[in-house]
Amino acid sequence: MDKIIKVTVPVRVIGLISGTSVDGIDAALVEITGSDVDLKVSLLAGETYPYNPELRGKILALGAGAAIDMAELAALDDAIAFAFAQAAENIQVGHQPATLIGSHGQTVYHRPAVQEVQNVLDFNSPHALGYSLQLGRGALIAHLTGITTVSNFRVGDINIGGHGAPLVPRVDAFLLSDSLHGRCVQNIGGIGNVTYIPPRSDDWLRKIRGWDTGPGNSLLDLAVQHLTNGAKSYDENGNWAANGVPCYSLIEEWLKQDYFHLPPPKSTGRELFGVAYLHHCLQDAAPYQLNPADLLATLTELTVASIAHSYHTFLPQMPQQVLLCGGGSRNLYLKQRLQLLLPSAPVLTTDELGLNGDFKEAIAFAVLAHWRQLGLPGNLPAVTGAPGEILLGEVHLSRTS
Ligand SMILES: Nc1ncnc2c1ncn2[C@@H]1O[C@H](COP(=O)(O)OP(=O)(O)OP(=O)(O)O)[C@@H](O)[C@H]1O
Ligand SMILES: CC(=O)N[C@H]1[C@@H]2OC[C@@H](O2)[C@@H](O)[C@@H]1O[C@H](C)C(=O)O
Repeated sequence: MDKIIKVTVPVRVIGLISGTSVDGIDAALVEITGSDVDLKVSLLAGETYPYNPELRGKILALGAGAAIDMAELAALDDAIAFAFAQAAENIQVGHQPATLIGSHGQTVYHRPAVQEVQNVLDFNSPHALGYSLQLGRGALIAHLTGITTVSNFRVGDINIGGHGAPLVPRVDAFLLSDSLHGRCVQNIGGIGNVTYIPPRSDDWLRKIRGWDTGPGNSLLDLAVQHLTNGAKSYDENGNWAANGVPCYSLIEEWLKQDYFHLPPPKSTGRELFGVAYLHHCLQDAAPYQLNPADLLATLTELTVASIAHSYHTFLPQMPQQVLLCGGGSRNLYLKQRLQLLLPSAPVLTTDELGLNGDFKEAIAFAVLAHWRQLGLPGNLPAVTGAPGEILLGEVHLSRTS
């Protein structure tokens, strides 16, 4: 890093995100000191505020391709911003107020960048620039809370040719690097994504890698909903899958999917690993007559096998530790299976190193907002595929600023 900015006065920032599982808004109230190599974050409060079922239903339907008109889109954007603003208000109760909000919003559509640059405008050919849409506009959050809000973090990186995802790796690097151990920080949300952090040395920042590994819990959650007719939304602790046996012929077949062989930089979403994908999996599985537990064990194995395969294929060297975070880190069966596939690296959680894995993404967007205000970049070009570092986020001043 050429640019070192010393921040000695602690700043109080709120980070907000709802991820691809669309389960609710993760809010983190943090106190930040330092900027990058001296960055320190303490979590004062963390809470998940579930969406009301009607709003969640609309978001999931939109993500799955439902048609809505522009007025409905605008109303949905504002309803999400309203829920995010309420989360920001609630998380501050009993604490000194925050001076800044970093809000990721709710991803409803993500189209990864295509590597070959097309200079000709042709609506039938692949688009060079990616496209990523997060709802919950920052302007309304700033207006409702009276707090300056940074939002729309992905677009800056996308505009210069990057994927705009994943963005957490740069924050992971400054919060979880180690002088001795090479680490993989593996998020298992709806989608899985990894940050590889080599041992800290002179040019460690340039050696960091990261990408979306593929499905995290998305297919598992959809399968549980399918198998229980909607009565359950996920396999708690992986207990159901733990009673099954993975079908390796299916795993082998499914791992042939192009995404798993695409070299990084790469990003994905529920557009690929969503309802239609699960239906293909169910069709493929039909001849094997798997019982529900076997099906869940097989889908769990797809998640862990795709993670392990991507480490073996794309990392410059295998990590000495794997640090899990996100809801999937609570799936004990999944964790056990991943450990079996990565025998040389203990599979731990970020919590075991003092960083709350449930709120790490929310914390990251608080840090990214802080960097935006300091004029520091938020992306890592080797991770997003952008040609350079860039400031991330649009700043919305509050009515009182
Ligand atoms: N106790 C548990 N046992 C098993 N799985 C769990 C448990 N708790 C949470 N999960 C899984 O974690 C998911 C939510 O994870 P998380 O909140 O990290 O996802 P997200 O942030 O929405 O996704 P992404 O990181 O892709 O944006 C749930 O849908 C469920 O599948
Ligand atoms: C477009 C989008 O919302 N992507 C998410 C998603 O959820 C996990 C993975 O896919 C990651 O790429 C990203 O989120 C985290 C917060 C990130 O940008 O690092």
